[in-house]
Amino acid sequence: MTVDPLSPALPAPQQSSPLGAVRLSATGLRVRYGEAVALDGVDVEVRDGESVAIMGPSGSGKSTLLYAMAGIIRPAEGTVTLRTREGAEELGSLSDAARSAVRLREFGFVFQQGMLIPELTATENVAIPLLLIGMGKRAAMERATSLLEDLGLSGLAGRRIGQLSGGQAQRVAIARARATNAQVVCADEPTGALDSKTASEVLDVLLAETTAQGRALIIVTHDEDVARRCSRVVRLRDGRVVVDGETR
Ligand SMILES: Nc1ncnc2c1ncn2[C@@H]1O[C@H](COP(=O)(O)OP(=O)(O)OP(=O)(O)O)[C@@H](O)[C@H]1O
Repeated sequence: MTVDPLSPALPAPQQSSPLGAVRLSATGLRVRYGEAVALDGVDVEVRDGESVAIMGPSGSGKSTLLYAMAGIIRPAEGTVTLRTREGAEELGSLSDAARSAVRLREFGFVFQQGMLIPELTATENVAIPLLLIGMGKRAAMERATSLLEDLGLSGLAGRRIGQLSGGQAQRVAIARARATNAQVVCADEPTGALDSKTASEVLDVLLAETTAQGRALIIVTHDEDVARRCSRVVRLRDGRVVVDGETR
């Protein structure tokens, strides 16, 4: 049987909360870099349709938490459990290859500077994750073109990344993060390099492309305006959660 790489996630299990079902759950996370303790027993849960801002002073462990929840960093202790199309996966128990495969299908990423490939066009950048999950080139380019259209970028699809403004490049990064229908989008300071008006517009697009469609968004930010527009804020200090609360 051929598995459609873009088949929708299974319906969420029944649960009584008005929020979506738990998509990602981190429990007792400890991460060390040598002697330095970056995360010191962190529990965080993220539900479908939720936007969770991770805040805290520089060095408090925000990026480390994001990367541990996305399976990029393997914690020394604790578990990260993701509900996938195939059932619950504990990311730490997977081989590196299996973890990469899960990451590719289940997570989208938006970084501060986009992390796009400057030599490639906008369409080619968006097509990359699709090619990596095995889609044919023609279908990948067609889907990338349609995603860029959805984000109002059709006129720029053939431009190389270096020919785009910062806000346009971040929209391309959002289209790329959406390409595989990933149910969790992880963003590390996605508006950090933008002026406030462009930042607000990029955040509009990011929320519209994720939580408005039932996906989960985890966003590391120093910007209180960004955090206010998320549904929940987790504040870290010295690798520990000091606040975890809804914003409205
Ligand atoms: N690769 C690494 N090697 C050694 N120490 C690291 C490494 N990455 C992070 N750290 C340390 O781990 C701690 C948490 O870092 P992290 O980048 O997660 O914090 P942050 O809150 O995202 O910081 P910032 O807001 O400055 O980006 C810091 O003390 C940092 O110096």
